[in-house]
Amino acid sequence: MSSISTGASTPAISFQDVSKTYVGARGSVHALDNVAFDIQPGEFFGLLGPNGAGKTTLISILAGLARASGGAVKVHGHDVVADYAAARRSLGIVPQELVFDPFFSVREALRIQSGYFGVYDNDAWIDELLENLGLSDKANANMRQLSGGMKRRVLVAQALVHRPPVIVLDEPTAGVDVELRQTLWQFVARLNKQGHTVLLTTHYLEEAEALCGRIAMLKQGKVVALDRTSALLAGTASTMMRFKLDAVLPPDLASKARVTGRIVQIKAHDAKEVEAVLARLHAAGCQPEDLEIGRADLENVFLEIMQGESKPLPLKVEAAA
Ligand SMILES: Nc1ncnc2c1ncn2[C@@H]1O[C@H](COP(=O)(O)OP(=O)(O)OP(=O)(O)O)[C@@H](O)[C@H]1O
Repeated sequence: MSSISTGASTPAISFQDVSKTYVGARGSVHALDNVAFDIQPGEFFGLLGPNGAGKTTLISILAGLARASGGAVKVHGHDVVADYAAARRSLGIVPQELVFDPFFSVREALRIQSGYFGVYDNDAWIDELLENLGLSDKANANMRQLSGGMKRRVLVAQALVHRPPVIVLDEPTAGVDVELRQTLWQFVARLNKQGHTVLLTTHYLEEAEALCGRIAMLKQGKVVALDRTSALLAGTASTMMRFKLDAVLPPDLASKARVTGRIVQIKAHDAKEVEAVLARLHAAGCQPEDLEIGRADLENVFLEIMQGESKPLPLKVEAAA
């Protein structure tokens, strides 16, 4: 696509020391603190962070919906404030919230959005979008008549209708069913292969691990990790024990474990530590079921970084006699 070839040296997105302070009646909130990184054309980039980390603020500034208090953001070299129209034309943004105009049919809504960006006679691409997003039979349906999942598909189509080189997805799979998630990821992955840059924020870390080549993690408005996904995973060099347990963990293990319902995860760096944990469980009368030993996943890495552990915590477990 011609719009994507803007030169290899210009980043697709450049965040340059971006800060944002919200000033309100009850004081000010420093939502972003000197965020600085570039996303290169063709990357599939993940922006992760807990609630309130600043992800949506950063994307709102990128989209021109909020003003940075300091720094600059450029999209293919276009400043999002000084050169708003050109920057915005390069972006296809799928918002977190379901916003739509109830008076139009799906096809009308897409034609209007296309015209907004100055792209006319776009029905061939609109048909392709409808087909790829499983919306062909809804083309003439009124937006009011669509289910929440269908409306979300229309939002994706609207974001892509002017063939933007950069696609921004702000938690696109929050609360959507498995079928839409798969449809969406297949389609977005295909667009990425064709050269589109993708910036994704999500709380589904297994999606980020599977899709993103590089990831930035935000914590309280600061970038606390930025690396290739494989390097982030390799950096922990941790092995995780996972098992199911009906009993209560002894406190010394509980303090090191992540417990989700019956599922317990504990870091163990080598066979000796695995043996020590098993011996401790045995001594406490706990019977672990379905024991698995595997590498740490992105969720483990994320939690470690967010908890601010600089080094893996060693397990201090005495083997039972
Ligand atoms: N309009 C606003 N006015 C005042 N404070 C705001 C505003 N928008 C966001 N904030 C604050 O800025 C910080 C960052 O919020 P933001 O929504 O960017 O985080 P987030 O990482 O997108 O969170 P989530 O994962 O919950 O969507 C939070 O402390 C939030 O309360």
